[in-house]
Amino acid sequence: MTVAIEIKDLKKHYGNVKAVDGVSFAVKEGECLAILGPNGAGKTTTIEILEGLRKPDAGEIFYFGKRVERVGRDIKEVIGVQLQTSSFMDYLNVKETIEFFGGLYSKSLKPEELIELVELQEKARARVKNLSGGQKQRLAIAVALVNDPKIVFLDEPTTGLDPQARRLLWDTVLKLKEKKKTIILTTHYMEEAEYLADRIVIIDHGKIIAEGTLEELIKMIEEKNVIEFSLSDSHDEVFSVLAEHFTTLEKQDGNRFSLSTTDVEKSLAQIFKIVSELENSIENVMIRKPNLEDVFLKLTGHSLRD
Ligand SMILES: Nc1ncnc2c1ncn2[C@@H]1O[C@H](COP(=O)(O)OP(=O)(O)OP(=O)(O)O)[C@@H](O)[C@H]1O
Repeated sequence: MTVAIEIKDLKKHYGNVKAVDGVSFAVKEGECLAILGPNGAGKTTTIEILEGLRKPDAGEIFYFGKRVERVGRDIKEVIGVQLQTSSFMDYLNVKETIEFFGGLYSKSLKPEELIELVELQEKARARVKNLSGGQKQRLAIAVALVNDPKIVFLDEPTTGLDPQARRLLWDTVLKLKEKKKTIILTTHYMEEAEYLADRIVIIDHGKIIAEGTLEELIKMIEEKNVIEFSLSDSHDEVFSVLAEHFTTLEKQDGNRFSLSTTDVEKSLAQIFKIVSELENSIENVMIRKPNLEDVFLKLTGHSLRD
């Protein structure tokens, strides 16, 4: 299968900040690659270099096997970039916005076709300023597709959207996958990477810390299951006692905790014993398979959400 994009040892530093610090990966044609990492990990810098919006300090970029010194007009004809919605003109309507951006290319798709793809038919005549956050993001995807690109870049497409709007946008991305577009998507939502990506690159402090399919990444953590539970009462003492027994114990939001274990039954029995001895009680116990958040935590020692 053809490699659509490859980068080798890409670097971009801002003073002391190593925004991108030796990143290498390849994306095959038709593949959806997610770059997953917390805020400030270097996701936007990486893809803006690929889009030709920033110049790297070092490294090589290949498009369809050919090394490119500068991401110029020829490359820009075959890539689609989801613009930040703040780049739109509020007084134009949805159809006019797509027409405007289509005019910037030598060939462009029909606005109606794109409006249908992102399911904005009922909003075709609505001004951009009157769209919801999710509708604006879907318009941004329509704009990214206006030149019928082979490769589409989506930079945190669902940040700030409510769960329903996020789902609708995911449906749009699935349609792009059906159309065999090559997609590079950045996100700090593990569910998004899990749901949409064929392969995931996990990035932290400008470096790739893991890469693979969801299955391959999950296999990297040997612990078989994660136990999550809440305590009914104040928990400082219980936390320190439990932490002595379970090195993987993590505090989550409020009084919720998680730990990973290879022996669920034994660990549960121990947890219940310790907690009841300290005259506390356990609520809302959940046993689940490990997810990307657990992989990230294991590899970096901190949470994706920090
Ligand atoms: N133009 C710039 N000047 C100085 N520092 C910058 C610049 N652009 C990015 N940085 C820094 O580089 C690091 C990586 O930023 P980047 O925006 O690529 O991260 P990100 O993973 O996309 O995060 P976010 O999810 O917050 O957008 C951050 O520490 C950021 O402050």
